[in-house]
Amino acid sequence: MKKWELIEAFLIRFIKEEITKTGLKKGICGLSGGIDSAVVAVLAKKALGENFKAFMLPSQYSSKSSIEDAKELCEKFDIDYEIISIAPLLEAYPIDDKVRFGNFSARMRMAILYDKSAELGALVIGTSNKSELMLGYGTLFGDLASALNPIGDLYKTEIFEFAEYLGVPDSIINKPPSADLWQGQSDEKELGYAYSQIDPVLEDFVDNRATKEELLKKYDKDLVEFVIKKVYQNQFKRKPPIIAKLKSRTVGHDFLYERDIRL
Ligand SMILES: Nc1ncnc2c1ncn2[C@@H]1O[C@H](COP(=O)(O)OP(=O)(O)OC[C@H]2O[C@@H]([n+]3cccc(C(=O)O)c3)[C@H](O)[C@@H]2O)[C@@H](O)[C@H]1O
Ligand SMILES: Nc1ncnc2c1ncn2[C@@H]1O[C@H](COP(=O)(O)OP(=O)(O)OP(=O)(O)O)[C@@H](O)[C@H]1O
Ligand SMILES: [Mg+2]
Repeated sequence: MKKWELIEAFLIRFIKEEITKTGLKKGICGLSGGIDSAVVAVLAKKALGENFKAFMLPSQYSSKSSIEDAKELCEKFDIDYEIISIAPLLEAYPIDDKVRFGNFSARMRMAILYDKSAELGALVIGTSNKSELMLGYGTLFGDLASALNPIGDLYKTEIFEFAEYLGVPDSIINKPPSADLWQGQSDEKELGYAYSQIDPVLEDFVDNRATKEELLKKYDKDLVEFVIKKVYQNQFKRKPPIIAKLKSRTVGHDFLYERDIRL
């Protein structure tokens, strides 16, 4: 079997098994018209069939193509979807700082997804890739929240290859990655580097356990320092909250049962 065929089969099984072992059958995710959620939606549809539903949650600042591209994907893969605007929620709590506003928007979307998960008896499927998780490029309790995440071990540059293999439409593959939280935002503009520059450093640092000295021999100094700083600075986004230890078996310290243990 070729690489992407194998990964596709593994991730379809992952989604199906992780949802059904909880006793549920359904999954949902936010569909933005971007490539990460497109890949997740295609995999989830293949895993869950009619039991998967996508939610398009535009704000007044979402780019025009976001809904059109998301709809094109749903039509191509026969994915059930619903559109709910978050504009009234954002108007009810005005924020003048764009990063805070963006994070608030991401949390409003996740509030809706968790409510929909309760209404439908579904789990929220995450869409953060490994580049975003390692850099902390996502909103805590916003887009970073989920019950399961099939693409969290794939770097952004791999997501592009995978999307092509899966047949995600070119309109989605060819647009620059963007959180789409304010007009003109793009991941690579905000981060200051392209994923094609960041991912090899991350892979060497995280997967190949290269030291800083080893990285400096291969890559630009500013890039290496940027990546290492982001990884360490954002570790909190990859961990549950720290609980003050008062007893012998404290959640997160000693009480570490796997989530799928059933009585
Ligand atoms: N050391 C620490 N330990 C525990 N918690 C810590 C902490 N430092 C800050 N915090 C908390 O975390 C908060 C900051 O984190 P957070 O609210 O996530 O916000 P922050 O990390 O400041 O910003 C999120 C970044 O991700 C980008 N983003 C967001 C959403 C989606 C996407 C996308 O690509 O789609 C990208 C966004 O444009 C922005 O650059 C602080 O306000 C504080 O409450
Ligand atoms: N307008 C939206 N409607 C529904 N969900 C959204 C919307 N905007 C963002 N999201 C959710 O937030 C996630 C994080 O956004 P992010 O931009 O990282 O991913 P993406 O849009 O799928 O891909 P890309 O990074 O290439 O733009 C999305 O994958 C999606 O689940
Ligand atoms: Mg996006």
